[in-house]
Amino acid sequence: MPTTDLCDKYYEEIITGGTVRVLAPAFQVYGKRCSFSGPVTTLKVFEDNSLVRAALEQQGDGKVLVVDGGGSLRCALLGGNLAAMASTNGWAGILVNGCVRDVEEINAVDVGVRALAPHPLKSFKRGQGEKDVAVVFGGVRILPGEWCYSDMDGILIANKKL
Ligand SMILES: O=C([O-])CC(=O)C(=O)O
Repeated sequence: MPTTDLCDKYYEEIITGGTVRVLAPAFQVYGKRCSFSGPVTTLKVFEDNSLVRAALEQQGDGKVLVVDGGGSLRCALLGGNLAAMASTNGWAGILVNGCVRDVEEINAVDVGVRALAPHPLKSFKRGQGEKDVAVVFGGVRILPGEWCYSDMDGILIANKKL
């Protein structure tokens, strides 16, 4: 169901600030899959994408990888190789509170990607960050196991499958 229809259906939940939340419209659309949804796995990193690679190397099983990169606009946390790996391993999408690179390559891959902006510089590879933690960005708190719904109109987070 489109995010607009979900917003109409769950209007009360959204305006009371509860179980269904709408992210601020700050995310660009990348990847061939314009609409995607799935249960969330979270990462909290800062200018280091080691954990992003480690996660996308695993089977995605239709999940959405939510990467809180602290909103850094100083390097990219995902590029064409990792996007291709995500698609091969069955991830539905990747939501990045940070930047991506190789946009033309990402746009040719059958996966959904949302991120703040393109950036040509790669990130550090120091192995730092946290996995499966609550993250807060786009005005919304996101917990592992919640559901993400994303299309050309926006991004929703819900505490259950809608
Ligand atoms: O490892 C990186 O920095 C990301 C990258 O360039 C890619 O996925 O192609």
